[in-house]
Amino acid sequence: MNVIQTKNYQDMSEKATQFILDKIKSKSTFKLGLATGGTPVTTYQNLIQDHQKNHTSYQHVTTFNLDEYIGLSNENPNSYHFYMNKHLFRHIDIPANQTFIPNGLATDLEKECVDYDKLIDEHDGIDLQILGLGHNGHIGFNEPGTPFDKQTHIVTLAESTVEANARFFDSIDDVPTQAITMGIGSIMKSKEILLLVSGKEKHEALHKLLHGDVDQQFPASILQRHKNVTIIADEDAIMEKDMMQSNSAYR
Ligand SMILES: O=P(O)(O)OC[C@H]1O[C@](O)(CO)[C@@H](O)[C@@H]1O
Repeated sequence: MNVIQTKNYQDMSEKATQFILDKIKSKSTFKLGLATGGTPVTTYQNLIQDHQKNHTSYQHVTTFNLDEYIGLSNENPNSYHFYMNKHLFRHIDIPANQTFIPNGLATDLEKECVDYDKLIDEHDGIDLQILGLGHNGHIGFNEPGTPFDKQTHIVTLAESTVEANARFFDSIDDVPTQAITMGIGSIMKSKEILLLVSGKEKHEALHKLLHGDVDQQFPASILQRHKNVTIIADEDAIMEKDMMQSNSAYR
């Protein structure tokens, strides 16, 4: 894993923006996997600014989001459909029919999961998957204990995840308890992965990911087995001892 350390969240977001732009510009068609949550918000803002200033086009880009809550409509401000429109899609020139997010309101949710994986396969897979890191090591909404070979599936969120995400809702009781998420098996099929990590509250999780065993109880640990992972993390997220122990490139 290539680890890039940055001074702070802003710097992490700038490095991530440049990383994503370089990749997008390197191919005539590009499949980008997107994450939600707090971590990538400034990266998305930077992409918008770049689009406005440098006119970087997204006409050749197709996106696949990692996950969506079950039971929230696209117009609900806490749905990931709403999040993506607000934070990225409506500000860039990506065609609406090239942005895909699991439908948490599908009448047949099991079929929705199967169809989502099929759709990704039909597009010949994801070129670059952006990920955030949950406190308990979740990636997407794959909670501890999720089998590593799982494809897109329905999950019941861990209490700690509901608590962590309650900050986006009026009350913790409003946080849905279920979601559709790309599985770890689906995520691992991505040709390249970019993991963004920021903040002291993530440093234990990042330390475990960098130095712990590959263990289903810590979903992100599977990234150790992927051939092409870059982690961009700020100083708060990387412990001093991680910097000493790791052979990775710190910039
Ligand atoms: O970026 P945050 O808000 O810390 O969240 C980390 C991860 O947790 C999730 O929000 C799911 O709980 C993911 O979407 C995200 O990648």
